[in-house]
Amino acid sequence: MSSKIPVTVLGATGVVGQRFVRRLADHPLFRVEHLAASERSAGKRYRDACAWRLDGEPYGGLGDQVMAEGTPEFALSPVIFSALDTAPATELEPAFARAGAMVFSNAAAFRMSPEVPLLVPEVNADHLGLLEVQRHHHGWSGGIVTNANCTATVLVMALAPLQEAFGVEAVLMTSMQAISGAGYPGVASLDILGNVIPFIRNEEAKVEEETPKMLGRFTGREVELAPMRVSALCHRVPVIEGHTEAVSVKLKGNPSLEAVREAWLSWKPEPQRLKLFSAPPVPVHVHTLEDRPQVRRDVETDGGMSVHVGRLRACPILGVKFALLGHNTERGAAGGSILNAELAHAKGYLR
Ligand SMILES: NC(=O)C1=CN([C@@H]2O[C@H](COP(=O)(O)OP(=O)(O)OC[C@H]3O[C@@H](n4cnc5c(N)ncnc54)[C@H](OP(=O)(O)O)[C@@H]3O)[C@@H](O)[C@H]2O)C=CC1
Ligand SMILES: N[C@@H](CC(=O)OP(=O)(O)O)C(=O)O
Repeated sequence: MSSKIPVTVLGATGVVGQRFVRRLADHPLFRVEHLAASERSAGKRYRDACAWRLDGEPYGGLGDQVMAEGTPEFALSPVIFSALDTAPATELEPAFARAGAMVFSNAAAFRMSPEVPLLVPEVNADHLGLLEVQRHHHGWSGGIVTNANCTATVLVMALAPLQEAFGVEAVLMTSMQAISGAGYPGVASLDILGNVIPFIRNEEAKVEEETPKMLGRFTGREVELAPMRVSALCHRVPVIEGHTEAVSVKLKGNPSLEAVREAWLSWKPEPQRLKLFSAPPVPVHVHTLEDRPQVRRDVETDGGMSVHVGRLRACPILGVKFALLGHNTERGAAGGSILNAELAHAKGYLR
């Protein structure tokens, strides 16, 4: 009998759900108990319900598993990895938490709820303490932990070392975002090939509100938003995986570029100290070649779990500017959620 923790992948047929399944296929801590999605998929074998779109072993070796309907009645496990769309997540994630499960969600539904940790383990591991507040508030034995919008996740990975070392006052971020961020089939090829689309619904607002929450201070009862100004300009570009961001930042005390570089290089946050299974050995790769980071060359490093900074230089307006790259469906989605669960396990929140 396996001593691994049984988990449900909710939304297992989707783009993010498939990445969960692939990552969980050989995970040392978790084993997939239920594959669940909508009632359209329930009762079908995974291989029949899901059009597999990733490299590697199709269906994570679970092609013959019969899918469950994504409700606590049919798909309850101690841990739920949710890759649901926001609408079903709004109803189903609290139902699982109420039934005693720890839900690790990718959906936007509860990210800004004051009692829900918006977690990137390298950035705000202590925010997990909000679970106590949440359980008390709702009377749940389980709970909900969310990861952030993928663009905001990549951004805070680069900003957190600077916030810790100096304090961040203002950020101006222009994104060039991969098509996979729009799910499958995403943006029609006739719209995106040879094109740049300067609009992604709700994306700029999400980056602007989620970033100060993630970089905020946990008081023991609540998260105080970090007092910083954030402006985001988001664009869809014809790239398959990987969000690139052009970032200008105003730091307290106007540190030198060398001090900024050193803050990234010396950053060793909690998941790396704890050697969590999905934590990349180096969370922020600092590139020195003048034409890096690049999506095609860098985004798959460390299974897409690290981020890349480069082209660090002086900004005449805000002080410092740099290029940033991260994997939207791994660090920004499935891999990020699994790392959240590994941290929760290390901190004693999983039974
Ligand atoms: N793509 C990305 O880069 C990122 C996505 N996210 C978030 O992750 C979530 C999933 O995204 P993505 O994989 O792209 O979405 P998809 O549309 O590819 O997949 C959605 C999944 O939800 C299931 N589903 C839909 N309705 C219900 C329901 N009523 N009950 C149970 N299951 C249901 C679908 O099942 P069925 O096949 O049966 O219809 C499917 O498995 C979204 O909230 C998204 O915002 C977060 C970060 C990045
Ligand atoms: N909106 C992001 C992906 C995404 O799903 O974001 P969110 O999890 O905030 O809905 C993109 O298009 O690249």
